[in-house]
Amino acid sequence: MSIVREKVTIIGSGNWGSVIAKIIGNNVRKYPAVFQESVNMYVFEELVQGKKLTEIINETQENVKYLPNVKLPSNIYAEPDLLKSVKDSSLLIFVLPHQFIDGTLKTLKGNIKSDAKAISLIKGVDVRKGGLDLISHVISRELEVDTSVLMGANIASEIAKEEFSESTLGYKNKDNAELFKLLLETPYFKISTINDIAGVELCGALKNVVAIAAGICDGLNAGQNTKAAVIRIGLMEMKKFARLFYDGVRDETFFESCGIADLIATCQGGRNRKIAEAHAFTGKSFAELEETMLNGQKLQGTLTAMEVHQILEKKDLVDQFPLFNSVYEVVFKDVKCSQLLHKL
Ligand SMILES: NC(=O)C1=CN([C@@H]2O[C@H](COP(=O)(O)OP(=O)(O)OC[C@H]3O[C@@H](n4cnc5c(N)ncnc54)[C@H](O)[C@@H]3O)[C@@H](O)[C@H]2O)C=CC1
Ligand SMILES: O=C(CO)COP(=O)(O)O
Repeated sequence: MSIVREKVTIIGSGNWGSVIAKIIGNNVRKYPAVFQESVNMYVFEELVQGKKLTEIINETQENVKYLPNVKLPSNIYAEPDLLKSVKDSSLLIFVLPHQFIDGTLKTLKGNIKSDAKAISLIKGVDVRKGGLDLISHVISRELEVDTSVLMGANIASEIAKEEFSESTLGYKNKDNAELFKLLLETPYFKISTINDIAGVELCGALKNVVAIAAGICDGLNAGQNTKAAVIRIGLMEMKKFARLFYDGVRDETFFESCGIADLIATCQGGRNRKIAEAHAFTGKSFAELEETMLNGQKLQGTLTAMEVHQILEKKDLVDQFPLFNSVYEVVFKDVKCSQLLHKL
């Protein structure tokens, strides 16, 4: 009797995607009875100093653009063709900026294994149909797969150095959650599981909006009390928003790594915070700062602020979320940063 082992594909290869590739490459070797050794990583092809990024990764085992100076295990294979990357794969790890999920799913639809399972590490929401949707639900619907989520206080550069951190895996199917936990957990990257996909995923998406407010505080040289107040108000808006749109979001989810811990980490050390601080200092647009300061990495908080605003406006609820609304106005309506605190 042949034993079928899981074949893994990582869809995405940015800063976090590359760190996850390092973890997965090592873990599949730890559990050879469960996982196939060779792991594909879909890479959105681009030229780096005149050479294809996939060729550089496959020759040097390093993603020189998005995770320089970190070696990826030799069983990670960078593949520029999305369909080839998922061929025969039974475990799909989605780790792209959320603005690219739509095109990715259009290509994958009807082209994955019928028994595949997915997990989304993407921090964002979907509003294309006019209402609020979770990225994990969009993946499940489009590809007809069970989709778990993994969110947490997980600044990629720190986990690349194997500094201790935690993460939260939200699931509907317990067996699939256990399989993904086996694939993703390490002694320095501890995963807890909770049956609350909406709570976990909305924490991951919404904390990026709060991080922009925190960065504005830093750029305004506001004190620690002020920043703490902004984070607290942000947490309350995250909870209210999640509860408004999804029944069954659990209180304890906000005390997991995906909740309060990610909020603290991102408000201290994330890219959304950094760009918002630079905006408050310089007055340059978020789009310009993202382009000039992040070397191809993408912000999720600006787009999420717009998407959240769209949804709240539709429901006539903007006034009930002063922090989310103020962030939207600073990013997209040229409202001065100093106004943010006056509106809370
Ligand atoms: N970086 C971090 O510390 C963490 C990131 N995340 C989340 O993981 C997700 C992915 O973020 P990162 O890996 O950090 O990416 P990143 O922001 O570092 O890199 C951007 C990625 O987008 C790709 N890309 C550019 N244009 C594209 C297109 N048209 N189609 C497909 N891909 C395209 C680039 O090749 C690159 O891989 C995001 O939702 C983010 O919020 C979650 C936890 C930690
Ligand atoms: O999600 C993150 C850490 O958990 C990273 O946040 P940024 O995208 O703001 O860097």
